[in-house]
Amino acid sequence: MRVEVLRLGHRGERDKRISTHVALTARALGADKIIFTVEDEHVEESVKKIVENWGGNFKFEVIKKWKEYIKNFKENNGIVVHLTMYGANVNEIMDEIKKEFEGKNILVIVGAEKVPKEAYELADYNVSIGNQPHSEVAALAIFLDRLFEGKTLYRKFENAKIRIIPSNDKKQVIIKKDK
Ligand SMILES: C[S@@+](CC[C@H](N)C(=O)[O-])C[C@H]1O[C@@H](n2cnc3c(N)ncnc32)[C@H](O)[C@@H]1O
Repeated sequence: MRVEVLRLGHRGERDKRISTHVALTARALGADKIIFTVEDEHVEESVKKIVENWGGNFKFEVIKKWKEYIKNFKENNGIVVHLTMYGANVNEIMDEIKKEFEGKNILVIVGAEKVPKEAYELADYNVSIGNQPHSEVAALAIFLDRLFEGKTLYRKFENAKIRIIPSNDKKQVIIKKDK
């Protein structure tokens, strides 16, 4: 079972930081891959550096034909969830998505600017994290946390050079030196 996140759009300078945060949130909360529709070397570098130091096998891809990507994903045992404030409330629809998700892959779409109507139409589920406008990072985090029921917060990443030992009262970090 695989979870991928498709970031639709990216407005250069303005979105560098938030697009990086979308990718890091995806990785930290259980997704296997982030797909961008706009190239940005700075974002790619930042994400790759995190993976190099903090481990795991998180993939980064840039595509041009996002509609084809979605259609192809659906044809290959995948369901597609588009996060939008106009969608069905996550509280009401999550059980159904989880049932559908069993044995399948899931593609989660988040936008940057106005999302084209085809994204709404191609999605199997248009899901809102409440019906107020907020942020793609917040929406993605809540959705993934609900999907994995908090379990991915304990996830250990393979080949990590840096690991944190969780502590209430001190900062404990293990750093593996390069040989
Ligand atoms: C800052 S919003 C911009 C949305 C844009 N104004 C539009 O009309 O599509 C960027 C993204 O955050 C996500 N988002 C924001 N609020 C949300 C909510 N309440 N529920 C689900 N996703 C949300 C959506 O994926 C959206 O495309």
